[in-house]
Amino acid sequence: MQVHDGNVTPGSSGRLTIIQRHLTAVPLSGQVSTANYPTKFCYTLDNNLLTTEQRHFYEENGFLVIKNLVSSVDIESFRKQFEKLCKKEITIPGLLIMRDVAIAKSEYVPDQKAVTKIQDFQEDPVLFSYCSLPQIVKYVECFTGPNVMAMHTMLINKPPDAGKKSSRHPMHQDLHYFPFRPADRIVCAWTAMERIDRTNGCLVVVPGTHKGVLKQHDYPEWEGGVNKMYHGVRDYDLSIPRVHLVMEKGDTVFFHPLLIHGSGMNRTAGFRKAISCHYAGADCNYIDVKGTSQENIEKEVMEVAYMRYGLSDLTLKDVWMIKSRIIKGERTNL
Ligand SMILES: CC(C)CC(=O)SCCNC(=O)CCNC(=O)[C@H](O)C(C)(C)COP(=O)(O)OP(=O)(O)OC[C@H]1O[C@@H](n2cnc3c(N)ncnc32)[C@H](O)[C@@H]1OP(=O)(O)O
Ligand SMILES: Nc1ncnc2c1ncn2[C@@H]1O[C@H](COP(=O)(O)OP(=O)(O)OP(=O)(O)O)[C@@H](O)[C@H]1O
Ligand SMILES: O=C(O)CCC(=O)C(=O)O
Ligand SMILES: [Fe+2]
Ligand SMILES: [Mg+2]
Repeated sequence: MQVHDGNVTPGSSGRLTIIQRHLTAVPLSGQVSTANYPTKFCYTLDNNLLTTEQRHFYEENGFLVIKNLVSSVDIESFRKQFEKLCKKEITIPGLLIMRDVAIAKSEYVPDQKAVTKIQDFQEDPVLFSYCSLPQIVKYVECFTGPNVMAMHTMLINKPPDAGKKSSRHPMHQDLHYFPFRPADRIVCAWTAMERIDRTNGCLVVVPGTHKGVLKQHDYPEWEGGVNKMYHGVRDYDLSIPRVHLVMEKGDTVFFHPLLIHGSGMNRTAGFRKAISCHYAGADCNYIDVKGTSQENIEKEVMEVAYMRYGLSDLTLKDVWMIKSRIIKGERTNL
């Protein structure tokens, strides 16, 4: 079975065996590790969409790839809108345009060549339509439940590496950035806007790490510089096997916020594009990150928020409440 493809098809008897084990809830010791066949689902909710195999795959691995989920027509509209935003033909309130650290201090070029990522496009009707695509939201509900909030939006435009490897994204857990819980009701949808493989810096994941805890994150000690807020897991263990997710245009990966992941450098001359949204169940709760490993990112986010909004009495919760949007159901807590 291909670990990088969520659409796994076990042998003809595989499905029956899994269902039987699930129903009888009897651990079959000595044959197959029961860890492969949990009798209780923790990371997915009961739903009519995911196959039993897909549920087991996500439960075990912390991610699920669905092929060809977003149409080329939609992707081209996101690409055109992105270009307009980079050229400043349109401005959108709240939108953050970020340049790569390697060119951030060079002369400003009003073009996509200078942009590594845009964030917080919740006020852009074209890009935000990605977050409401019914075929995406239908999968999202399997993880968040019926009250769906879009918490964080990004279009990542990984630039050709300028020779300093700064186009890499260090290995991290997205939960480091999020002051809300429970983690199991949060999911990221990340769609490849073109073919993405190791040459242009695909997503790299460490399967199963969603079962662990949130780790301490810091800036990695990279000689060529690191992008602002690109924290990585401290003392990341390079010996744990990683899986490279090679994806075609429109393929979408759903992944858990504790899954350790990153992305490699872009060795091509093109700008590698992906669009993503982090969703959470609206019934999640904000937490206070004071005294936790997340204090360092809170400090940075609040410094940037002060620059952006000019308000000194904002809290981290306020920042998240301002940019999040209800997608479906009722906005309860978040
Ligand atoms: C799950 C998810 C949340 C994971 C993630 O998304 S991780 C990444 C999160 N990233 C962010 O939230 C975005 C952080 N970026 C920003 O807030 C902005 O792009 C800023 C870094 C503040 C730059 O804002 P901008 O309006 O472009 O302002 P300026 O061009 O005047 O630059 C201000 C100072 O920042 C520096 N800068 C700009 N871009 C970068 C960069 N990519 N990496 C490191 N430093 C950078 C720039 O050199 C300038 O510094 P000084 O010249 O003042 O020393
Ligand atoms: N020496 C390292 N220490 C910590 N993290 C690393 C190291 N090398 C790579 N990584 C991380 O692993 C991910 C992939 O990085 P990298 O650029 O090496 O690409 P790759 O996918 O490993 O491709 P290849 O090894 O084929 O060049 C990125 O998140 C990167 O930050
Ligand atoms: O390189 C990518 O597209 C992934 C970025 C990522 O993991 C993030 O911004 O949290
Ligand atoms: Fe991430
Ligand atoms: Mg490598």
